[in-house]
Formats: sequence, C-alpha cells, structure tokens
Amino acid sequence: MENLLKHLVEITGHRDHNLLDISIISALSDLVGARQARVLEIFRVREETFVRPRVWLKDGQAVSMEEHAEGDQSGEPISDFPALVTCMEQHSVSIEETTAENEHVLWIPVWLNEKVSTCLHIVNATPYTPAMKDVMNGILNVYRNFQNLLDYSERDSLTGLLNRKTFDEKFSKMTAYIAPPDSTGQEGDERRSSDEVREHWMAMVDIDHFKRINDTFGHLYGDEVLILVANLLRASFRAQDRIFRFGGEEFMILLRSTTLEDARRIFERFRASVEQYSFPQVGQVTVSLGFVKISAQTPVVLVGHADQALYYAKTHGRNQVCHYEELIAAGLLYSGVSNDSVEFF
Ligand SMILES: Nc1nc2c(ncn2[C@@H]2O[C@H](COP(=O)(O)OP(=O)(O)OP(=O)(O)O)[C@@H](O)[C@H]2O)c(=O)[nH]1
Repeated sequence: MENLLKHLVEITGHRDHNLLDISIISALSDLVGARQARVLEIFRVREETFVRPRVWLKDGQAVSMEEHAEGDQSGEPISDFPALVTCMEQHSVSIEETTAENEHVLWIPVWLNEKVSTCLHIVNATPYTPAMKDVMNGILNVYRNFQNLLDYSERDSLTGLLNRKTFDEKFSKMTAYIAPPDSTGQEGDERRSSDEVREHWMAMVDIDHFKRINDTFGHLYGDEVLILVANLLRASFRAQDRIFRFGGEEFMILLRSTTLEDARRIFERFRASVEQYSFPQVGQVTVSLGFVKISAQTPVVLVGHADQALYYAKTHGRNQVCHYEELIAAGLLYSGVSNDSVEFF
C-alpha cells in the first residue's frame, strides 16, 4: 500500500509527458513485477499507422526516446502487432495474449477523446492475476487523467497544435539533448559534402496578409484559416517533427535530422500546399517561411535568425521560403538578433 501511494504521488507530481511516462513504467514494473514495460507511441504517416517505443526499461532503468533523438524513429507498422490492432478495432481497454515463448503480454491503449496515441506494453512471465489487474487499472486511470491534463495545458485550444509555452520547453530540451550531427566529428562526415549532412532545422511560418483576411471576412473565417493551415502543417511533416502555434498567425516547426536539400524541399512542399488549397469563402491564402539550422546557439539567437529570414521573405514578395544561412552567405542579411525575438524568451 505504501509503495502504491509512493508511485501515485510520483505520477501526479509531473508536469511533463516524458517524466509521466517514466513514472508509469517504473510503477508498473515495481508493483506488478512486469518483466518488461514500455510506453509506445502510435502515429500515422500518410494513412498508415506505426508504433515505436517512447519509454522503456533497460537494466531496471527507464530510458526515453527523447534522449535518443538520433536513434531510428521510424517505427514499425501496427499490422506487425495483430493483438493491438484487434484491441483498437474493438475499442477495448486492453487485450492479453500469450506468445509462443509462453510470455504473457498485455496491450493497453490509452484512449483520449476516441483516439489513441499512446499504448502501454507489458510483458510478464506469469499470467496476470485479478489483483494485479486491479492495481494496474487504478494506476492507469490516474495516468490517463494526467495525460489528458498535460495535453490540455500543452496545446493551443483553437488549432490543437502545441502552444508557445511548450515550444520554449521542447526547444530548450531539443537543443540540450541534440548535439548538431555535423559537430560530432563522426567518421565519415568529413567525406560527405555539406549537402548530405543531416541537421535539425527550425522554421518560422507566418500567414501572409492575415489582417486583410480578418478585416474582409471577419474573425470567424480568420480562425478557420488558422485551423486549416494547422491541418496542412500536420499533413506536411513527419511524426517526429514538432509543430507549434507560436503566436496569432505565426507557427514554428522543428524538423529533425534531415539534409539542407530535403529541409528546403519539405518546407517548400508545405508552402505550395497552402498556396494550392482552396480556403472556403476566403479562396487563396499564402504563407512565408524563414528557416535556420539548429546549431549550438542559444534558442533566443536561433529564433531571432529564423525571424530575420522570415522578415526577408515578407519584404521580398511573401509566399516564399528563405534560408537564414544562405541569405547571410549571399550578403543579403547581416547576423544579429531582432528585438522581436528577444522579448519572446
Ligand atoms: N482570426 C484571428 N486573427 C488573429 C488571431 N491572432 C492574431 N490575429 C490577427 O492576425 C493579424 C496579424 O496582422 P499583421 O501582424 O499586421 O500581419 P499580416 O496582416 O499577416 O501581414 P504580413 O505578416 O506582413 O503578411 C492581426 O490582425 C491580428 O488581429 C486569432 O487567433 N484569430
């Protein structure tokens, strides 16, 4: 009982998804003696659903994907796990299966608003007793409620994208965990041309002439444009990238591990998808985008650089993608931090 209370206090003390995941894994392995416990992320890429571990136990210690940003984040197709597929199709709370190795596996999707983006995967050497299931259910209910609360505080209520507060937290973490891939001195990097080196990128997106949209069609249509642009953003980027609503009609994208050429192509594809989309009543809407390589610079400086590239795009015709380092190299921008960005942090 004392142990259970200790875990509940820990679970309810977190204001961060990653720490919450770690504490549920520790609680499950400790309280039910699970041989293996993992938090899995369920995500969609172009109509297909994939599964990848987010937090797992290794030698009794919780390990999280967040600290392994360089690892393979592609995931496995959900069809590789038929029991989980059945569980989700039946909208069940959990499903139990026994493997050929006589291991007892429990899949527990975490349902939030009829959707599942998290699933717990527990493996035990012996069958789950009713008492074990009772303990797990109690803990899972607390976990589910806290996931819900955290999700609510991390997201923007209009678009459902991650909010500005979350950007500040995630970006600092991302820059702290991630040594820029080109600075690791790994063998082989020197032989590659700079076009082939994988980097992380940050882009600032702003809807062009948004004030005019509000003034002409009213705020309700303006809000609908924001929601539709958010949907196009979600459709344009991979699950491991992060998209935020940064301010009114401004969005931020963190793009993981890709080459400059691909980053430009991906951002350009998003820009074109907005341009080609027919917004109800409003018609055509365009966006401008400024992007920068995520380097060892402070978040303030990097946001300032993305903002400068965006400003360049805005003042040179809008509806375009501009790359900070390229503008600097061409002598079209001078390095520095805009005042606008300094006040963001
Ligand atoms: N409908 C709606 N409008 C918003 C929201 N947040 C900010 N805005 C409006 O967004 C507009 C932004 O206008 P500006 O900063 O002048 O920029 P712009 O008209 O997009 O012009 P450029 O950025 O130079 O292309 C303002 O009119 C804000 O009131 C929101 O949540 N909903």
